[in-house]
Amino acid sequence: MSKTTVIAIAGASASGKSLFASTVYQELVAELGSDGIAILAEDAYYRDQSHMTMEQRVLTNYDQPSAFEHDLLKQHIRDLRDGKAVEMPQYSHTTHTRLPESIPVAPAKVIMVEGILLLTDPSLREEFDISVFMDTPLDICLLRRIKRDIEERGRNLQSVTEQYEKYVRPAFFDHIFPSKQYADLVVTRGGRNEIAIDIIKTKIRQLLAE
Ligand SMILES: Nc1ncnc2c1ncn2[C@@H]1O[C@H](COP(=O)(O)OP(=O)(O)O)[C@@H](O)[C@H]1O
Ligand SMILES: Nc1ccn([C@@H]2O[C@H](COP(=O)(O)O)[C@@H](O)[C@H]2O)c(=O)n1
Repeated sequence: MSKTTVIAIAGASASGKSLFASTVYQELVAELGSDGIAILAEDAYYRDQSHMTMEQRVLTNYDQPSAFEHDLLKQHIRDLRDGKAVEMPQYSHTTHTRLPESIPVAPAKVIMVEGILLLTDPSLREEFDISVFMDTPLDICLLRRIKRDIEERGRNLQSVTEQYEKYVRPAFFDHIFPSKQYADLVVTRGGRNEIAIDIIKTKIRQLLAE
């Protein structure tokens, strides 16, 4: 295969996108080699909020397209396709800011991109060769989000539920769920669906053998 294949993994917050992408990555990286497979996270392209007070940051809507620098993400996908390494930003969900250190990502034959709003943006959709939608029930996503946000993102139950009611749930119905129509593959049961993981791995191997 001469061209790069770009695979989008979209779906609700805490639907299992990162787990799915990292599982496919871990299970293929040894076989495909260092130039074989890479991951970009849409979350890394959240706009920096360091110019705002913490109170303003906490009140920001992070579930709308304007919260992301999609132009930069698109440019990075194009650079990787053109064989150029990129510096993926690092983002902290605890401080709501970009960290000083970026992460170098080398060009690879397969680039997986995971994030909530990837399939909602027509210009980003043009970049994807294969699109996957994680179709995990919203109540399961909420339970996983509460646990993850408290354990890993510096939140408490009140902040998670307020943000969820005000921004996260409406965005699912306004933006994320409607974007499911653009998926080639819909994955149920989250990031541990082994059959779905095997299907994507098989497709990747097939593309690389072409
Ligand atoms: N099928 C699953 N069974 C149990 N826990 C899961 C499953 N899928 C994801 N999780 C857990 O749920 C949380 C959110 O998953 P994650 O992959 O980070 O979601 P996303 O990237 O969609 O926000 C993580 O703690 C993850 O380990
Ligand atoms: N400063 C921020 C930035 C984003 N979020 C939430 O993250 C969710 C997307 O990330 P997932 O890993 O869950 O897909 C999104 O729903 C935002 O609400 C945040 O809380 N704070």
